[in-house]
Amino acid sequence: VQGHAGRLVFGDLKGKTCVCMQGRFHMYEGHSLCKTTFPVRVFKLLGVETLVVTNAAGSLADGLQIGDIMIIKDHINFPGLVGLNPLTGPNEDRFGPRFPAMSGCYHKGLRCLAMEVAKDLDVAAIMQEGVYAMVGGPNFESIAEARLLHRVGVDAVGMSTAPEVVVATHCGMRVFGLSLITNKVGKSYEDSDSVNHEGVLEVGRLRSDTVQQLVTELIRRMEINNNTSTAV
Ligand SMILES: O=P(O)(O)O[C@@H]1C[C@H](O)[C@@H](CO)O1
Ligand code: HPA
Repeated sequence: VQGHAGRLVFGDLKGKTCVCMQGRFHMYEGHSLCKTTFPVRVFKLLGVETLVVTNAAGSLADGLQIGDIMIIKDHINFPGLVGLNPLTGPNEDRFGPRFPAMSGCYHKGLRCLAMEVAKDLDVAAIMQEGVYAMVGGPNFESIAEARLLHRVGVDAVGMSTAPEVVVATHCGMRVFGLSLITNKVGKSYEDSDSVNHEGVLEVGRLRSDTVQQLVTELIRRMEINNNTSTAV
């Protein structure tokens, strides 16, 4: 998508072998879910053990402000709930089981470690845990949709991430996720502010150093088995 570099970068980060996707495929660009999640399966075959996902998201929770960083504790995969799931079709048994569990798919130990890292980097004040929801996009939410999402317990909404996490969990990877809050999602008919992609990218640029420091330090402190790597 415009504004994403679209590069795969391989390297060593603080002594850990990593592969980094600078950008991703989105369902709203017309890609199949099989294609949007294809890199995750490639990573699995490369020996990746841990997937770190980041995204831009709009906040529905009153306590999440623009520029805050939400550690994803769980997700609602709206496309998945209506059958748009990357695992649809014959199961690939060599990757994982037909009916994978999704409870606990955002690794608790890594979430706790991230909060410790945030405290040590003095950014804990802008970090909290919450529930991310994926919607199909590409339009941003109407007021009535925003109210619906808020009522069902969504803290932040975006247009990606859940399919990649489903595929990573299916094949037994550990997952850690962060949402950068780039805008507030209007829930009142009196609100005049409206969100746009340029604003989303701008907040991304403003917080990119902080997100980079958090992820780098998290990876440095992460326990891993020998001969495995991390995908970001
Ligand atoms: O790829 P992510 O989910 O981080 O990007 C979000 C969703 C849309 O692609 C875009 C909207 O501005 O930001
Ligand atoms: N809604 C959906 N996706 C988003 C938003 C939003 O408000 N902000 C960034 N990605």
